[in-house]
Amino acid sequence: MSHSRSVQTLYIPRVAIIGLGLIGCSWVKALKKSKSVGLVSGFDRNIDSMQQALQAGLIDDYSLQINDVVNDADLIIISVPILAVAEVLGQIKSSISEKTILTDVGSVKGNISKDVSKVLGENFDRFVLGHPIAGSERSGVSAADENLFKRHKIILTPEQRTCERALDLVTDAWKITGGMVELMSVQRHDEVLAATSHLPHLLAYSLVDTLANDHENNDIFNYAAGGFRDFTRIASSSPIMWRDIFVGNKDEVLKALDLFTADLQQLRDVVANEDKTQMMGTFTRAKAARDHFTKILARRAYVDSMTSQIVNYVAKPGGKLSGEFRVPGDKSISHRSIMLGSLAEGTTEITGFLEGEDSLATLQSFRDMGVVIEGPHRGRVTVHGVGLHGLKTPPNALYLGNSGTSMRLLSGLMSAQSFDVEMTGDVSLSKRPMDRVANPLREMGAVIESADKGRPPLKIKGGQPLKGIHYVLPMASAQVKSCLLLAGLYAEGETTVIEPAPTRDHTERMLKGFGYPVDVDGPKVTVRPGGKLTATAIDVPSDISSAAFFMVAASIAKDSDITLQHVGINPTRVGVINILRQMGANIEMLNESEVGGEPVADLRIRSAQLKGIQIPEDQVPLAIDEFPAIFIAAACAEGTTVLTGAEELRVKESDRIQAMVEGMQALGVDAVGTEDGAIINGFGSEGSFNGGEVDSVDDHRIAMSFTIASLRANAPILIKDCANVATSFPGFVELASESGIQVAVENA
Ligand SMILES: O=C(O)C1=C[C@@H](OP(=O)(O)O)[C@@H](O)[C@H](O)C1
Ligand SMILES: C=C(OP(=O)(O)O)C(=O)O
Repeated sequence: MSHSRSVQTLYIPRVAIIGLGLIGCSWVKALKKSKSVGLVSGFDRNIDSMQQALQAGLIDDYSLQINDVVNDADLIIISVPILAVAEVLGQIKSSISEKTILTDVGSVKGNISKDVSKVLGENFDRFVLGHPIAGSERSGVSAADENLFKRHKIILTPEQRTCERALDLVTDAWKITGGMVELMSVQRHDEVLAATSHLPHLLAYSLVDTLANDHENNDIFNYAAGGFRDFTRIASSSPIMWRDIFVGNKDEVLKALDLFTADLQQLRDVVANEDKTQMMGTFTRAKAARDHFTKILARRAYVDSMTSQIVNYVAKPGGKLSGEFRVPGDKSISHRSIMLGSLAEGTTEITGFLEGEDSLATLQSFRDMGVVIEGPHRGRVTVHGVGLHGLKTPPNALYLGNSGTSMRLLSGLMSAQSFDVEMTGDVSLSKRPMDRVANPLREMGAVIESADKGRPPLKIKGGQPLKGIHYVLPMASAQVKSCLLLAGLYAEGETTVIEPAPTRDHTERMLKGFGYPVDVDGPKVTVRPGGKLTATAIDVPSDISSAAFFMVAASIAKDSDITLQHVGINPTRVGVINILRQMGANIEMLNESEVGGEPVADLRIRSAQLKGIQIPEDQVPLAIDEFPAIFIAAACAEGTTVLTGAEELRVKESDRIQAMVEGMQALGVDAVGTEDGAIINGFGSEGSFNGGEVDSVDDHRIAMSFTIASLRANAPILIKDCANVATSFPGFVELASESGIQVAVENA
């Protein structure tokens, strides 16, 4: 939980600081710099530190008598080693007045809470337990740095007894430093910090001590390189401080240490047995987690719209496209390659894998279920399949980010496993309907709990026998079809799905590619249990859904001529080509071939004057993700374009009808939304979009669509909230810029 009070004009007349170490001194330095404090009095057991702090201007006075310092203070900051807090409280107790608020900065909260109760009383309501997650192996007055807390988390652990006035003051005093205040319970704080901070310090001390004591290893420090340096930097931290932390948080530290010791013992066995697959399992899982953490630190991670950085695009008007290039791998095929590769027997090599957040969420889920997956590295992924019955219980809920495909396809698979699973997602995914998969799965015997109105999170109970189903899909959805087929691999008897209109058939094709029999008979697809998947090689073609933005861009921007290489042109995906061609687009298919059961071609697109059309309804499921881009084409067309039968657009990452119509209206286009589509009156060859601001509503395809609109705009377009483009099209801005679209990222 974050604490979102805004800092008003903070002024604290008298501050007392007890313990002149790095953290306390850095805090008062920041407070002084911002002129939020009057007089700062300091106390330390070491007189040199007090003199040094006075000279440095960090404190205005000091005393050898601790009570002189705290007398009449509005805020007392206790910044001493954890086990010294009780003694300090005992000494200053009689000088604490009614107005005085106290806080501390220690790395353990439980034992300080107990000290406060013991010394100041159970009901003392003006002590705010705090812990800034910042620091360095350097210590003392001279290391004080007013920027130490900038963009760092500051955890406050208020208790029931803590009064609001105290919490507000301490919160504001931290916010002044540029720190980000978060609230947490005492227990949770101690548990989390035991794992993320206390255990690594213990290990660093222990490793250096072991190596330093090893006489065989005398040369260790002479030859120690980056690994030793990086791993052991924190062994230079203050021994007293850390001694106290391990005593203060003993129980939680021991829990974390026991867990680690058991895992380390296991890893020892793995090394002793030269078990290369298990080694790759541990190392690739750890690498993925560390890389993700690096991205979080650099604020480049797309976690969800609440926590990731706000990214806006600014697209300048005009430009034309040229060149020959390749857009990233197909998202639908990338998801399925991980799923089927994991369930196969043997090792599946994937090339062209989409390194977007959606397909990475699927990849991470299978890692969480014990599958060893190497990569991705430049689109290469190696999946060490565990067979249809080899998945293991994941340690936590599977987090599927923004990805509807992951959650819906996994629902089918998870319903048939022996273990319980919970699946969660970001804000957008948490609003999307899951009943469409949960209901037919329940008919098959699955036990699934969802949140209100069938929304995520989904809790799926393990160990439920499934029976086959004969299911007529109420909507044209490849996700629902695929979900049921995957469940059908485990269900007793036949599972048949009948679709109302053709939808993407990657699941059927890929199952066959892995040697699993699938009967396709017109709109009817049937699978039976008892087969097995055999590992294979998968070459993922470029995603036609990503290519669509460039198809429209090159069509609407005068004098453009581009070639998009190796694009998947599966007949169940080519709606966008059919629709654009019907509107007059000049799209040529070159070098047609087939890779791993999927047809591909290079697409050459040259500018053309488009005309409005009534979009044939049979093309709608074949172009379902491309409508945001097609809407931009329609706005540039001569005449009216009418879309019907596309109500599914309202339940994608956003309500795409509303988002596109509102955005186009904001840019001066004559467009209206209807229940199941839109009517767009194109401005034709002489017209243009106005410049202005549009909201992508955190939907990747809306963001990219308005980016290409700039090619035909008369002023810049600011597109808000575009971080989500990373879900399907990493590197979009770079590729768009190279091709001639004048777009740049602006971090808000
Ligand atoms: O099966 C798939 O990979 C997908 C199917 C489509 O969803 P629906 O099945 O909901 O139409 C599509 O919109 C989505 O981007 C990917
Ligand atoms: C609808 C989409 O994806 P998903 O359903 O997997 O979130 C999409 O990528 O446009």
